[in-house]
Amino acid sequence: MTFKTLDDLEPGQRVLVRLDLNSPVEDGEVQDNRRFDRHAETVRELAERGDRVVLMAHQGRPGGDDFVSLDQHADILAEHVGHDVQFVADTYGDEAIDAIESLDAGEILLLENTRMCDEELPEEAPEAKADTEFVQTLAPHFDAYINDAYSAAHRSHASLVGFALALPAYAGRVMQSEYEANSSIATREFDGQVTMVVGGTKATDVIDVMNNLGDKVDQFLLGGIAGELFLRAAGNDVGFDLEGMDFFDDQWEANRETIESLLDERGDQISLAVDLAYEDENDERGEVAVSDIDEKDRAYLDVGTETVETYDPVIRDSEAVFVKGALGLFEDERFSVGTVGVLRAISETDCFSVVGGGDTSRAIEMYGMDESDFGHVSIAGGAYIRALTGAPLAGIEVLKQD
Ligand SMILES: Nc1ncnc2c1ncn2[C@@H]1O[C@H](COP(=O)(O)OP(=O)(O)O)[C@@H](O)[C@H]1O
Ligand SMILES: O=C(OP(=O)(O)O)[C@H](O)COP(=O)(O)O
Repeated sequence: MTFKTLDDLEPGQRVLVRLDLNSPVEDGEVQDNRRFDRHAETVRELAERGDRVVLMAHQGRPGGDDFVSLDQHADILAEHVGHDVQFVADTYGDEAIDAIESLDAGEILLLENTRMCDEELPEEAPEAKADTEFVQTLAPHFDAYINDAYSAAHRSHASLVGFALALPAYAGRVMQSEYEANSSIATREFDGQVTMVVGGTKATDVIDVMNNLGDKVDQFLLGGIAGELFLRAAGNDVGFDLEGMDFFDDQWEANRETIESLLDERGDQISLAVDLAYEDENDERGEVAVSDIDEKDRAYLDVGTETVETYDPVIRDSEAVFVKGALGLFEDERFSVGTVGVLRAISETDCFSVVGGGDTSRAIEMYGMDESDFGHVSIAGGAYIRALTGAPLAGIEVLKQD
């Protein structure tokens, strides 16, 4: 581990902690999710050892419907921590400073959405962020800065990189565990086969990962939108948008050359679906062999049963399995066969496994699997993708500095 952790920090400090509580917001209501549960462990540890704990986090982006105050986040977090979390509707003004200075040992305070402070965005070099009034005003009130926001660490924003230069900086528990698991494909040598399950809707992201990881991954098992694009490149009449869809055509144009060269150069490492599932005229799941598709006239919403049967032994023979993206529209049970099939196979073997992506990891609880049967279930999306390819994350690079 190349950064300092909470083990290196004496208890009883005034700590400024960056979390990532960015959550789905439905009709103005912040939805509870894994991020609260995970960060609660770091927050509880700090409070229990007698630190004065001040938390920063962001929610949404300015202008978006989910760009809301963090008052609800404080209540949700408090439930997970099992301890009161105070909230102040200010980022670094007098109200915030008063609240910070009034904290007793073991108390927890959440500041307002960092993105409500003009200097938080845009992305700039850490030195420029450290020079902002936001950082310069808050930093003197603390002994240490702790970054636990692994899933936002790819952003060079003030609360993620600026404070690390202004204060002694440490990684929180979430930062530590996410970093270790998500970087392992780039940093670790596995004795046996390394497999990556690739699916979901963000085909451009996952194709980029495949392009970068060809030497590290032995087998890619494809599904979802990326899977259909690869089937198209392999000469099948699928992988384009029907009326009312916008999954395929833009991503095809953007990735066509990469897909073709991947198939050309690494075809034997890439497994494609042999059958696909769709909604039939009775609203039931229908399946068709890819070789029988002459013309795409319906949406394909999952890989077929035979495909799962060919992917299953590959997973069971693997030393490590990384998942990025679902193999189908698993939120609809009829189209959950591919995603649940591969996740269940992973959970039943003792391979090292990492499941990433906010949407895909939801399938674990939705279909009654136990999170403890997976090596690591990441709470990161964009940061996970970057870590898989070995790309540095701005918020982690600054923690590595002395
Ligand atoms: N064939 C498909 N058609 C429509 N949606 C799909 C299909 N395959 C996968 N999905 C969707 O992909 C989503 C996950 O993809 P994505 O957002 O890229 O991954 P994550 O958020 O897990 O990183 C799931 O919500 C699933 O419904
Ligand atoms: O939720 C987040 O990213 P993710 O959707 O890639 O997991 C992070 O909080 C970063 O948010 P941003 O993409 O608005 O900078």
